[in-house]
Amino acid sequence: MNGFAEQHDRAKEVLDPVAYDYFAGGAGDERALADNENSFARLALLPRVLRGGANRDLAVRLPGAPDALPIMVAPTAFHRLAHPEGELATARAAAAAGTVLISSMASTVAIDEVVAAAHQVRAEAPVWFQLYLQPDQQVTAALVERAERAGCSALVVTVDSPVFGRHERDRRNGFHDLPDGYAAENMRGLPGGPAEDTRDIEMSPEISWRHVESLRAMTRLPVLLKGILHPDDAHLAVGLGVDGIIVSNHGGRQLDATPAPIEVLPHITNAVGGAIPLLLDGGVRRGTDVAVALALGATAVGVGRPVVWGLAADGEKGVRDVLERLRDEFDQALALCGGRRCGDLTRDLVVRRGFGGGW
Ligand SMILES: Cc1cc2nc3c(=O)[nH]c(=O)nc-3n(C[C@H](O)[C@H](O)[C@H](O)COP(=O)(O)O)c2cc1C
Ligand SMILES: CCCCC(=O)C(=O)O
Repeated sequence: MNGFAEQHDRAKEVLDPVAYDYFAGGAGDERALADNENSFARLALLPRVLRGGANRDLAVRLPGAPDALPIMVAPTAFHRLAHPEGELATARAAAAAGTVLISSMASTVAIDEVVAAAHQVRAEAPVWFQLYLQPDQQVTAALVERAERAGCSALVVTVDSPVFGRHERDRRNGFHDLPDGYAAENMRGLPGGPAEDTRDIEMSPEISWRHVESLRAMTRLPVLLKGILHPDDAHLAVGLGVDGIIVSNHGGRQLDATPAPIEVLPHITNAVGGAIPLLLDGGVRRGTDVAVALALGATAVGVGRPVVWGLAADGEKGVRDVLERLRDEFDQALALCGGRRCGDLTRDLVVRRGFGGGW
């Protein structure tokens, strides 16, 4: 069980079981899914004492979000399947909680409406656009233009999906696409697409580093790559001049045999050597998980399923509760570790549970 068991149980109660399985599930035997949370439980914090201060400063610098909290909303698809207000509710909640929203390309509300909802709550609230690079570069360019026009302040390119993961629950349930009455609204009116209807999102194994280079030429927005686990890929990303990396296994929904992102983060930190910000998602459920990730080299973390559970359980308020609780827990964890700012969380504070890390 984890920090958001209550929201999860409530969501499970109110959601259509097929939608619940889509949100909850992972790929294959769901080993990666389970390990993402369990890996945090295997790590412990070795706090420093007598060095805190009256006020803590939680702000971190991120591309397209110069004064951000280290907790962000990871991109998840299809929010209207969780709540009738869908991504509008999520956007308002993220803005109110002061967190960056990474809005999925597969959102059920168009990106301009998502950003407008966030900006109604807080004019400066950062919204980033998550993008699957499309084999037809004109389609990618049109999506980028849409995100720019909407007011997004960064692009997050998901690179762990050359093909779609094997979601066994969805296969059993016959869930292959959005039901009638819902659509991936960002996919309307794109080059080569149907006039009235949406274009399908393509996942293509032909997408390569070359496409990332082309994207850099298409936009002045910061570009982050999401779904990197191998240190050599982190190296390549830095060489290409990307603005950040999200260490992620897609919440255990793509390659089931992957290790938990928190296990590989120290290796990626070593490979990148502070050149660009590293973010992490997968299994973050407590403020102490945020503290562990920051201590191991992340600048910020993303949260996926807990946001969906909050949304299903109680709409905008439910998401806000989840984000604010994580923020408050993190603030408390930072204080208990003797820290005043995020940079005070250093690698020496993390040990393996059991034997205090070895002696
Ligand atoms: C229901 C669901 C839908 C997702 N949709 C997307 C998506 O559209 N694009 C993307 O890059 N990642 C997507 N992800 C992956 C998340 O961005 C993130 O990597 C993952 O959920 C983090 O793990 P957590 O759920 O344990 O916090 C999705 C995850 C879930 C659970
Ligand atoms: C085309 C929808 C992609 C959603 C996704 O990334 C996921 O379900 O993990």
